[in-house]
Amino acid sequence: MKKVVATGTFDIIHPGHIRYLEEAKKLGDYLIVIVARERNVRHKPKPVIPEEQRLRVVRALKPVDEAILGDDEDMFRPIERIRPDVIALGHDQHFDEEWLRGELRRRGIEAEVVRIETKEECELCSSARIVERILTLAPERLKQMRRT
Ligand SMILES: Cc1cc2nc3c(=O)[nH]c(=O)nc-3n(C[C@H](O)[C@H](O)[C@H](O)COP(=O)(O)O)c2cc1C
Ligand SMILES: Nc1ncnc2c1ncn2[C@@H]1O[C@H](COP(=O)(O)OP(=O)(O)OP(=O)(O)O)[C@@H](O)[C@H]1O
Repeated sequence: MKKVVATGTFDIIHPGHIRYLEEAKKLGDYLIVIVARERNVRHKPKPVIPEEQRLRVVRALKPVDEAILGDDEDMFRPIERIRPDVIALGHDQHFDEEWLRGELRRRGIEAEVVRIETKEECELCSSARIVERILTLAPERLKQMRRT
């Protein structure tokens, strides 16, 4: 059985996430998703949704066979336990593939690193853009809610 690992924050789920996970699943037979811990999301604003809730939603998505919360401190700890055949990086994930391959080699993990170049193009195919949209609509929505 070929095990594939996919990773991400998955704050507010959108079709871009679904596309990434579908493409990742095609690389093997069993898809395990590592959901980023809140304290490790430092490269962008903190997620809106708590980590346990993000995990629960990701776990329910069709391409996903298993989902776990990542390690709090060492991103290689879950990988050492899972021993995946493939690690699928999303089109915009900030990890350098050569660095990642080197770190895996150093730890004796023989996973192939594959960059999924496919990008789902839609207006709200980004958690950050969904948050921006909500904030833009918020003043009008609040007025409406107070009227009803
Ligand atoms: C191979 C690999 C393993 C990872 N393991 C963890 C982990 O154990 N804990 C964690 O908080 N984040 C982990 N991450 C990072 C996140 O899941 C996520 O990919 C990263 O924060 C980039 O987030 P974004 O794609 O949502 O912007 C891992 C990433 C990779 C590529
Ligand atoms: N539109 C998209 N098309 C394909 N893959 C995507 C798309 N959006 C996100 N992904 C992939 O989904 C995984 C998780 O992404 P992440 O949780 O950072 O979502 P995001 O919507 O890009 O977040 P944000 O907009 O807040 O940066 C990453 O591997 C990322 O490359």
